[in-house]
Formats: sequence, structure tokens, C-alpha cells
Amino acid sequence: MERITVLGAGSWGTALAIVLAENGHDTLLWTHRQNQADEINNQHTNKKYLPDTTLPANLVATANLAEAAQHATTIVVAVPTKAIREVCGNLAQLRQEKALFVHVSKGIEPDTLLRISELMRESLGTDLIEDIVVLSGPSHAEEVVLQHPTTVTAACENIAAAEKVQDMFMNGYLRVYTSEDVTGVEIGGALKNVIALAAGITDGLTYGDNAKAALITRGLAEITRLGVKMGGNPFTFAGLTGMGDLIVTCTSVHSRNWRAGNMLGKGLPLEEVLEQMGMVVEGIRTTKAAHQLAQKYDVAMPITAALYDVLFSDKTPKEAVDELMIRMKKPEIDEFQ
Ligand SMILES: NC(=O)C1=CN([C@@H]2O[C@H](COP(=O)(O)OP(=O)(O)OC[C@H]3O[C@@H](n4cnc5c(N)ncnc54)[C@H](O)[C@@H]3O)[C@@H](O)[C@H]2O)C=CC1
Ligand SMILES: O=C(CO)COP(=O)(O)O
Repeated sequence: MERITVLGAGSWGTALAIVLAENGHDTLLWTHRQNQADEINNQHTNKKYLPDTTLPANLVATANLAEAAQHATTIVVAVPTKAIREVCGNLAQLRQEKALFVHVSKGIEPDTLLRISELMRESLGTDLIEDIVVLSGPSHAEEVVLQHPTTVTAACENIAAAEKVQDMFMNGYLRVYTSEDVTGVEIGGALKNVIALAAGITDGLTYGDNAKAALITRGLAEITRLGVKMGGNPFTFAGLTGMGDLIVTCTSVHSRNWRAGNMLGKGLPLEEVLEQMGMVVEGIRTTKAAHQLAQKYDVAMPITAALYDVLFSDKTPKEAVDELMIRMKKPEIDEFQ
């Protein structure tokens, strides 16, 4: 049994805390909202994020970050990308000993263009980090809490740390693989949200299944092109954290990114979409970061560029799709050029 803190009680942090508590670990779930901690401890629910789920009685919540920081030898970071710098920075003030960190967030910080593990190293400082393991893959919280069969990958350059995380999370409904390709896993997990927004948009435009299959396939091509140039293993992008997560996020009604894209495709302005969602839509900020990464690494990412124009330059979704269709002719396989 491990002592584990989960930081962030949104849908994914809560679902993973349930898994860990059910696996017998001494699990503490931290939220920055006292009323949410009270609800979890007293009613064993987290209705805003997982309305139909009863949490196990042995899952305890706190709104005290100092208590959360000191509770554990393993710390799971499950806040949205935009909160990681602040939460890890605060945590670093409250803990002296090293911990094993696991992160489950899917994004890239715009402007710095740091991947999540890089951002964590910068904000936690090296003295606190035993290892950082990224846990990623096709895994909607809404299905994990129903104990529906789900597969994910734990990645770390130190494979022993990835195996430790595999053991912590794995059970009869959550199968965990390992990988040493942190870059590939983090880039696939972040960028699939960009393509899922685009898939939601074409569904909102009622363009149907041909268009969606094209987006998934060509989206994977541009994710792979960038990820390989950044040092990722090409095979990672064909695996759970690449193709697998792309499929689930582009096709599931649970996907926040697909749902947001769908509303955009139906003509709702971005501000209204975000207000209606009430949950993090990582793909919006990641589109900005991915667009910057494409320029930095000099990689063609036409779907990302088109989405960037829709989100940030007032291009209509229909115009963006029309322009993608009449781009310069080219061969399908371009060997990551
Ligand atoms: N929801 C899912 O099924 C999955 C989500 N993820 C990833 O996990 C991460 C978290 O996503 P969700 O749980 O879906 O988000 P969510 O929107 O359901 O919840 C986010 C939580 O973070 C908290 N938060 C926001 N800003 C904060 C701050 N500055 N300080 C402290 N807490 C803050 C919110 O109060 C909320 O409790 C994202 O990067 C997402 O891409 C990954 C796999 C599955
Ligand atoms: O990453 C996810 C599933 O693997 C969750 O995606 P959404 O944020 O689009 O719901």
C-alpha cells in the first residue's frame, strides 16, 4: 500500500483517486475548494464533475495543500495545464523530501512551449523530484468510474518508475502498459485535443464520417511529424497515447474537446462555448502552443493552422475546411517531412 496524494478534484483527478483508493492505497484528494472537499468527505460525491458516482468511503479529500504535500510519497498531478505552474510552485514551498510524481494532464504551455514534465521540473525544482511519470491514453473519466475496460500507458525514462506506477494503478478494469518515450506520450496526449476540436467542428458542420476519418488520419500524420522532430518514437504515435487517444477523443460524446468543437461548428462563439462547458477544454490553449511549435520546428501542421485561424483570427469553420481541401497537391506519405 502506498501513500498517495492526488492534486485536482476535477473529473479525471477524482476518477483516478477512486481507482487508487479501490486498489487499497491510502489516497488523499486535494481540491482548492473547501466546499468540494466537504462534499467528498461528507456525502461521498463530487456532483459537479461526476454527477452519478458514489466515491469510496476510504477516499478522503482536503483543501489544505500543506496536508496534501506532506501526506504522500507519490503525488499525482491532475489539474489543467494552465494551473500546473501555480500548483507545483506552491507545493514546492510546502515539502522538503523527494516524491515520485505522476502527471495526467494533456497540454503544452504556450510561449514557453514546455511539455508538462518539463514544466513540472521547472516549477517544482529538481530537489523534490524522484522521477516524473506521465500516465496517458484513451481514458474518459466517465467510463473509468463505471469500471469499463480501459487501457493507458505509464511513461518514464526510468522504466522502474513507470513499472511502479503501473503496479499502483493497474486492476481488473484499468490495464496499464509502460513506455520510456516521455516526449512521444506527452506530445500525442496534448495534440490529440487539437484534432478533436477540429473533428467536433466538422461534426457541427454535419460533414459526416468521411471528413472525420480524414481528420483523424491526417491529424495523426501532423502530430507524428512534429512529435518525431521533437524526439518522440514514431511507433508511440500509433499506440494508445497517440492513435488510441485520438480515436476516443474525436468520437466520444464524453470528450470535452469534441463537444466544444461541435458547438463551434454549429456557429457558437468561443466565449459562449467555454461558458457552457464549465470544464477544461485543453485543446484551445494547446492549439496556440502547437501552432508555435510547428513554426519553431518548421513542421507543416495544416489542420492545427486552420484551427488556430478559427479560434484566434475570426476565420469561419467552413472557410477553414474549404481552404484545407484545396491546399497544394501532395503525396500522402511524406516520411515525416
Ligand atoms: N476528464 C478526463 O476524462 C480526462 C482528463 N485528462 C486531463 O486531466 C487534466 C484535468 O482534466 P479534468 O479533470 O477533466 O478537468 P476538470 O475541468 O474536470 O477539473 C479541473 C479541476 O482543476 C481545478 N483547478 C483549476 N484551476 C486550478 C488552480 N489554479 N488550482 C487548483 N485547482 C485548479 C478545478 O477546480 C477542477 O477541480 C487535463 O489536462 C485533461 O486533459 C486526461 C485524461 C482523461
Ligand atoms: O484525454 C481524454 C481522454 O483520454 C479526455 O479528453 P477530453 O478532455 O476531450 O474529454
